[in-house]
Amino acid sequence: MTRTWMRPLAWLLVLMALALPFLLDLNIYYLHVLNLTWIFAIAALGLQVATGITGQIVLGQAALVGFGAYATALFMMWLSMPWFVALPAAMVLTAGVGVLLGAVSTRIKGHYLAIVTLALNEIFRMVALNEEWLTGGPMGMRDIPTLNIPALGDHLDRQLYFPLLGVCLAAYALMVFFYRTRIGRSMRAVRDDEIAAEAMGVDSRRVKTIAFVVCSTWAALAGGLYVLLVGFTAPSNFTVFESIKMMLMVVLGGLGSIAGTFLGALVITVLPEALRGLQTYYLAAFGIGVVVILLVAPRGLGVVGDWLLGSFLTGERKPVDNAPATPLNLTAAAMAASTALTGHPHAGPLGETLLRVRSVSRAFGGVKALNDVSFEVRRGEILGLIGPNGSGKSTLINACSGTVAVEGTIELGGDRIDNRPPWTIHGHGVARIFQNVRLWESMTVLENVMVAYRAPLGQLGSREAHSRSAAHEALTGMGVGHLAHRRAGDLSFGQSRLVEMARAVVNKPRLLLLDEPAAGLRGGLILELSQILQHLRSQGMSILVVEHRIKLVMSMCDRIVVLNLGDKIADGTPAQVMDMPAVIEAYLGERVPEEAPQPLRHPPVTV
Ligand SMILES: Nc1ncnc2c1ncn2[C@@H]1O[C@H](COP(=O)(O)OP(=O)(O)OP(=O)(O)O)[C@@H](O)[C@H]1O
Repeated sequence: MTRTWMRPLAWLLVLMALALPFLLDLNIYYLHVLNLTWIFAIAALGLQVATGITGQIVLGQAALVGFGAYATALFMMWLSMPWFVALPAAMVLTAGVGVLLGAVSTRIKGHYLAIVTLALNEIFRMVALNEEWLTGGPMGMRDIPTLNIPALGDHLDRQLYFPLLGVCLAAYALMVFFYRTRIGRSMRAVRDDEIAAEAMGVDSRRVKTIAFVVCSTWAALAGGLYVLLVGFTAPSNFTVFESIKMMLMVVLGGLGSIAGTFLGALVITVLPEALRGLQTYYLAAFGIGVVVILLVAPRGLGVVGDWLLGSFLTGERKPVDNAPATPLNLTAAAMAASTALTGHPHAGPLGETLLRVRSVSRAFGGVKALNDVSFEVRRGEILGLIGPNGSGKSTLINACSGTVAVEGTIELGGDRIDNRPPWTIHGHGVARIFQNVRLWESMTVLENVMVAYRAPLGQLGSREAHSRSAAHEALTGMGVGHLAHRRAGDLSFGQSRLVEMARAVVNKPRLLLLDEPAAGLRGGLILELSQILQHLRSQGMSILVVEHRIKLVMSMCDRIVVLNLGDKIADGTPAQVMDMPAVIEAYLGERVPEEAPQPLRHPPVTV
């Protein structure tokens, strides 16, 4: 339990510790090392955004820093630009490299992308070494005007101590702000589970491009500041070894931790200097020191850093609740849904066709997962999709949500949505839950739901407030409002399912796609889940549900479509379908006794 005064006190101590080297008139060499620390902490932060926060491994950050350094120097030397024009111009130019990397990342993923970024180091080195007319070759560029501020001291490193520290802290503060807004949440969602992020409306291509642009812009800022501090730039300053050092800052700081990156940069830059007394063995001692830190704090120094940032990171006053999971009460959820999930924009004639699937086929190699399947989902109905294992149900759900490409056409309210990106389909009003729960586990429950919400255009502050209240409302509607500040990875299976449902309905979709929503839930809970679905239907939402529990399907579905080996073999009311010999033979085995529909326990809401 953190006492309220501890965090402000810790901040005071940190700020004092940062000011101390200057106030104590520390040796110029050490001030230089610290100035380099602030500069590389900025570059490492850019890397943290791409790698730790968005999950795109970048092994060429030093090349981007070098690009920024050379660009700043060239603008100053060749075009006689003052530094305050040259530096932003270099940042814009390097951001262009980030856009290119973003484009590459949509085609090349994971380790392959890491190798591509590793190659950046070599490309940079070859150009810097061989294009002497531009870069000065192996000797680099010298006599670049440095940034002198005589009023702040007699030596350059003393003069620039506070300005560099200030820029560094401002870069970090800006990133904390981004982290807790929509773009930061989307980056984390892409990192945790890209497919789920896309299905919930996150344009992963855009998000990754933004991450690479931030990564390279911050690198260029660091490169430009480096030039202004040392007055020269050479290929040997920006080698692959420097890239690995920056990656080490990120890992030691804790993947995804902003404040941890600062601490990581501090340790990686200062520790070798502090160990220099060990002479030949100082690098070995440094390596052992890093290993010890990671053994003691496997999640990196971010444990300390994130504690320091506290509610700045989440934008929530309330601390993350680490209490153990409580038993699920779906009856309460079903009742709460009747009040909290009102007002769906589903006005329009119930019963008209909403989703039209026409002649849809999909083959995986020689396996025909879907073969010329056609059916419709009407407004305000629950359509059950059943069939034996491997009959193509999930493939169909994936096709309707944009995760799988198909032949044929899929229309929603008259608009073609087949083979469109998942985020575009989400924008048309389609949301889904997955066969296996796919929450973004490192994020809080509230953040999970906020990612999926599209706030109306307006000012940033009001959009955030709007998203927050919509997410709270959806969670309350599913009876899990009390879990809002819990980390999603700490929930029980049933709780995760309800949070996933809240995430799916927060944007008030026209069509809800559910892939085995009752899988993993106990008997009583399944009945309550069916109450929630029936309630959503009563609000005019259309639901396409894949389910193996036949009694559940019979009791809550208005119509049923049956697939077998990719073919549609039946389409009709539960009573009609269950009597069909083809369905009994392919799936049921025997005739299923008719189930009386479960009445809603609360009055339906009119739309
Ligand atoms: N990505 C894929 N690559 C290769 N084959 C696939 C892929 N996805 C599905 N299949 C194949 O397509 C067929 C239909 O699979 P699908 O998952 O859609 O069936 P399902 O009816 O949802 O099954 P279950 O009830 O077991 O979830 C299966 O034979 C499956 O092996």
